[in-house]
Amino acid sequence: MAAIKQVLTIAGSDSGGGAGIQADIKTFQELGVFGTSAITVVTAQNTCGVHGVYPMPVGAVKAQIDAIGADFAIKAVKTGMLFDAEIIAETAAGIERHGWHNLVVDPVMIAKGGATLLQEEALEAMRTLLLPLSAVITPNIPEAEMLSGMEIHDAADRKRAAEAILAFGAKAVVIKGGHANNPLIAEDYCLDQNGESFVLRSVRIQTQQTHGTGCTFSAALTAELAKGQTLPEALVTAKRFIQAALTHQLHIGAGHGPTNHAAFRQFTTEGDVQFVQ
Ligand SMILES: Nc1ncnc2c1ncn2[C@@H]1O[C@H](COP(=O)(O)OP(=O)(O)O)[C@@H](O)[C@H]1O
Ligand SMILES: Cc1ncc(COP(=O)(O)O)c(N)n1
Repeated sequence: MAAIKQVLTIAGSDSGGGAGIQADIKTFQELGVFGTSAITVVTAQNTCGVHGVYPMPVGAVKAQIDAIGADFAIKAVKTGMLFDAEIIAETAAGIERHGWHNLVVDPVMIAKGGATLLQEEALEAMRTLLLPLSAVITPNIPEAEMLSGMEIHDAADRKRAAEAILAFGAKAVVIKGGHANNPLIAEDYCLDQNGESFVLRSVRIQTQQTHGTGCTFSAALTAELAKGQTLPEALVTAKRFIQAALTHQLHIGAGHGPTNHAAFRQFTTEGDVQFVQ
């Protein structure tokens, strides 16, 4: 029997279980890949907000990455909350040292409640150290604005920002549309180094339960790349996964509740996502 595909997430722990490492591992499990983790930061967090941020010593980040590298056949890696320039540098060095491909960078910067998840001076480290290694980077609109240094108001701005982000060396960029102000549609835009672009479109779900949408989406993308899917195929599955997770809500906590990671397995998602060239 062929071995189960193994993947790694290098990210922060969310005690509330809806985002970060916890969302990644649940998503990996749902999509049939074996998840491993290197924890960069421990957050004390629930659906109402971030109560504390406790970065790991960089030596602990390196030790986790090397323990995984010494024993597992990692087919894809994702990064989430990396918090500071030192952790970014250690993460990038580890990925290079182990020769890992299929790197999905989710450039986590600010929590839904407004807490800072990436220090401002770390932005340059992300641009110069991590983006050149990435197969795809998945910023939301505010993150794409920070990385590109441009404001995004319409589709033309979005394309220009994507081009600016690709110039840092990422092979492809997906600008996610969760923060756009279209009340009916949630649309993600993908542009790659060859100039190929497409949009993934779904109905916008009217809900407060959006904690961890970005983490879950990028974890699903990582799982599908590990299974050998092409980037467009993997993105369609990731978008269908998050659409199901947002549609079939769990109603947990008093604030921005977590999405339902099990929904993709339980409910049909056929026709939920349009691929628009
Ligand atoms: N209300 C919503 N309805 C449908 N899809 C959504 C909604 N909010 C976010 N998404 C989708 O969830 C994924 C994560 O997007 P986004 O919320 O922009 O990221 P982040 O969590 O990093 O801020 C994207 O695929 C986006 O289209
Ligand atoms: C540890 C950790 N990592 C990431 C996020 C971002 O969450 P979201 O996906 O909702 O932007 C978070 N709130 N906590």
